[in-house]
Amino acid sequence: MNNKDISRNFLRALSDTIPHGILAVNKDGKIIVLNKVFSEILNLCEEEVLGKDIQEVVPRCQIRTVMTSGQARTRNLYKLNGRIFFADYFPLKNGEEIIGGVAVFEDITKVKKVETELQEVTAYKKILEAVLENAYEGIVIVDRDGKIIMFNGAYADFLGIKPEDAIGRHVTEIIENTRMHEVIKTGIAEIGQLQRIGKHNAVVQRLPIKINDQVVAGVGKIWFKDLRDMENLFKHLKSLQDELAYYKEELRRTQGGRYTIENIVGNSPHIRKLKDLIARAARSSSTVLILGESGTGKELVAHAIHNLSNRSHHPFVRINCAAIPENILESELFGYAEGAFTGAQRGGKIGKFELAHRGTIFLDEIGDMPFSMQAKLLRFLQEKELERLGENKTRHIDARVIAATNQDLPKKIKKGEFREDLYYRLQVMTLEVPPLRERKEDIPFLVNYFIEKFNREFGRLIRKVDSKVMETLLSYEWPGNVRQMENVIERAYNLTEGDCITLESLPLYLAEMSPRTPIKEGVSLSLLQAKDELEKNTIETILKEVQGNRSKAAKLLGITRASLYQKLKKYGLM
Ligand SMILES: Nc1ncnc2c1ncn2[C@@H]1O[C@H](COP(=O)(O)OP(=O)(O)OP(=O)(O)O)[C@@H](O)[C@H]1O
Repeated sequence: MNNKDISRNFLRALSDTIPHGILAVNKDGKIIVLNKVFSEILNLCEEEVLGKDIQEVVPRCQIRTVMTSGQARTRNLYKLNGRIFFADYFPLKNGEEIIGGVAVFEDITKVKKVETELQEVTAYKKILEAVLENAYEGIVIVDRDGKIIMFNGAYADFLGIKPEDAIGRHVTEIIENTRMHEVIKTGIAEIGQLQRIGKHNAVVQRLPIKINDQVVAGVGKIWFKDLRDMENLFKHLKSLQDELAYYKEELRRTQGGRYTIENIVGNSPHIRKLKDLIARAARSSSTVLILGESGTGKELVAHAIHNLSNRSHHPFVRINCAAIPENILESELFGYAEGAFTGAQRGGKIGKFELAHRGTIFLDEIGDMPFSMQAKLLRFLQEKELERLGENKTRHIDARVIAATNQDLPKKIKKGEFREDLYYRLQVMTLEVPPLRERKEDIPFLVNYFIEKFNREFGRLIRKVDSKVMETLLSYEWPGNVRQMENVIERAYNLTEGDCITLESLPLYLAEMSPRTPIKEGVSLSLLQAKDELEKNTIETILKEVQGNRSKAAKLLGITRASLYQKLKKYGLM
């Protein structure tokens, strides 16, 4: 090996120890030396590259430029095969003569990646800070040592400090009664907690932030600066819910059918008397007060009076004084003028009394009418006049008032909850709807009526109820009256597979009540049979009562003489 070869090998061995890519060219730009790192950068072996033109092997390389200018160029960015390099170019000189050039490539791909990530993180941090700053709630972020790393303006305002005074301090030094430092230790979130801060009972949330199951930070947030704010919000929500429930119920009612006197089922002396009073009430326009336990059929009676009266072609408007939220009751009843209050609809709103003009207004659950409204109602009853809220104009309204309650009004008067003058004004005519337990003879008729109704509604055909079922229904006391019974029948109806309702389909509280004396052990009584049996008994009782006077009996039974004759014939009572 000659001296020249020795020095070339030495040079190559030396350049291989350097972690950067090194490549040299002669004055013609042909590659004469490259180290291992450069071959690896080019992904070519030494033999494939040596003697080749530099531009061919490393395009966009600036060696030729520095060889022409004689000036080195460093820190140029060079991208190759998805990697990024700092490229330094130097001219090689022998005295003043340029005899070649050198390129040194340093791989900075990883550094670049870190730099890009850093830029992204900085951008995210700025976004996060902007979000925190614009948040309405007070927010604090602490690191795993409990030191505050972020603190927004809302929190700072609440505490009366500057955000920069809080940053870097331990959270316990800045926020009274905080537990953020505990949450970081326990890793357990604390949601909706009360925290005394100054004069306020704040409602707060404390969350640990975890990465790979390790707590790295904690976020504290003030939900409500004071418990009262939360209570007010809940109150507002509750009143909105009440309003919604009220309108839903109203919608259901307006879509419901119109009841007439024919829809009042039953033939007991009580019901006959009631129907008689309904007919009388329908002839006048006097105020009517309907009394009776819940579910006895008071609303049905109010409908019947209206539909039998000469107002039947005008509206029947129902208002449930107990269900309607107190804050909208007055405007619902009397209406309001445009701009009467914030949120009032344009053009104002017509009230229920006006809606019922020439028709009937039914004030259900009158016992629950707020005391403040009772005076206004009294004035309407006396003068039949009203003014919309926020308006001076007096309007004359011809609406007949029917009120109903299941409450003991005299007792409420004594307690100072109901106006005595209103009570007397209401009970021009009083109708009492008896509870079901006092007219059990109506039960088979009602059972039959409801089953037929469900047959029509559900398109099925149930014909009978087991005799034990009927007996159970007859012996129960029905605290919820007809509504409760209707619900029981509907439930049983839906549970029944065949055409006969049996004891198993009754609710447990009824089914477990063992009938004292079964009508006929184990025998099913068809609905028609049950009805016939009862009809026959009723006719016999009435005939006895009127000593056989068939005209009187027909009148009492509420049927024509002709139909009484038909029935007498049918039951062999002629
Ligand atoms: N004699 C009846 N004949 C047929 N259905 C009846 C009879 N009485 C009540 N109902 C039915 O029972 C249910 C309850 O009646 P209604 O709503 O009129 O009672 P209410 O006394 O006004 O109740 P509340 O006091 O709870 O307002 C309704 O479905 C009604 O159709």
